[in-house]
Amino acid sequence: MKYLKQLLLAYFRAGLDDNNPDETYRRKYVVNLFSFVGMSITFLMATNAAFIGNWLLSSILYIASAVYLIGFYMQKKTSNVDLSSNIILYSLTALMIYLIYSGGTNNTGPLWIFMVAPVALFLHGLKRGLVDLSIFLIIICTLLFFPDGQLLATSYDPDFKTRLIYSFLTVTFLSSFYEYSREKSHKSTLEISKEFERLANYDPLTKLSNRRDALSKLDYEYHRMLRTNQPLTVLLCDIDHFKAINDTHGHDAGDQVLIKLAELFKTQIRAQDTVARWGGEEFLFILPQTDIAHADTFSEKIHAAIRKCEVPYQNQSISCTTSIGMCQIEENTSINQALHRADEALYEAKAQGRNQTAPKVA
Ligand SMILES: Nc1nc2c(ncn2[C@@H]2O[C@H](COP(=O)(O)OP(=O)(O)OP(=O)(O)O)[C@@H](O)[C@H]2O)c(=O)[nH]1
Repeated sequence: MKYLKQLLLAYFRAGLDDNNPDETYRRKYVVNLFSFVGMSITFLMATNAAFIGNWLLSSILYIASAVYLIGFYMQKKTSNVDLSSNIILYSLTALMIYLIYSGGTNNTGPLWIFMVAPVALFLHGLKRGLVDLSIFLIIICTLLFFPDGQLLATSYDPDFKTRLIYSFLTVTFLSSFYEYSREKSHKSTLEISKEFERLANYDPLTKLSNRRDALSKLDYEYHRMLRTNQPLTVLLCDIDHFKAINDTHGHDAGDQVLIKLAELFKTQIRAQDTVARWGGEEFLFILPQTDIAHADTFSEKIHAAIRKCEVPYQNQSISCTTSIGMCQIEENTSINQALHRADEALYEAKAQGRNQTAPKVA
């Protein structure tokens, strides 16, 4: 029993990546589930048809059962969920069309068509699923209602045919409603999780990356530097006498200065660089493919831009300067050591009179 349970679990979870439970993950799960259900049911029906001597039906059902297994294996081996879902859905629709045409065992074949609605919608989503179902409906209505049943190998009571279509439409409507609600709630869950991610990684005042996001970007660049041997430099930039700006003009004015500088910094960096709010009135620049000499040139560009920058606040104009500490990260320097050295260099720049960068690069 335990072995059977493990076998079933392994079947349903084949090809699934637990670290990425997205929409593809769900579709793969549905492919595994439907291939298992389809394969088992058609296998039982095929064996039943063989017992009563309906060899044609039995062979078709055994083939259908094998096709569901192939659909499952394609998903497991190639991870191509589109191909597997097409194999499963279209072989199921073809089988249902045959069951309507032939009547299956004792004319009960059409009763299986209700499966098509949830399978089409779960595998192909609302829009494409409804297109598939409309085509299926047109085909079966043509078969069922063609004058004198000329397209059928069996005959059905007229009431049975109309009720079959009505009940199929009802199941389609209910399954569509379910799929619509599921897609809607999936979309809003995605939006909420994106918003949480944004809030967790961005500073609300300056809209820059926060310390947490900066650290993860720095970690990424650090490993890229180790792999490519390209230089990587970090800069810690602190607004000079920021407390005086707050004390003289008020906290809101201080906030405006931070916002304006963040905007200015964003215009000065290259696409691959990062500027983040490291804390309070401190910013961190991460400059990949940049050695300390080029970082020094960059810092001079920042000093010059800030000197020119005036922050308008209540008919006044606030200007400021910054001090910058740099550190080029070497192979044997850890991220923490590099940040500590940049912090020490910043302290040095402050001690030497502010509005400058340390260490001095000749
Ligand atoms: N308006 C505003 N002020 C902030 C914010 N975060 C930190 N501060 C202020 O930044 C000031 C930092 O002051 P200090 O650490 O003394 O540094 P400083 O006045 O810039 O002096 P030096 O760094 O030595 O040039 C403090 O008054 C903090 O309250 C913020 O988000 N908004």
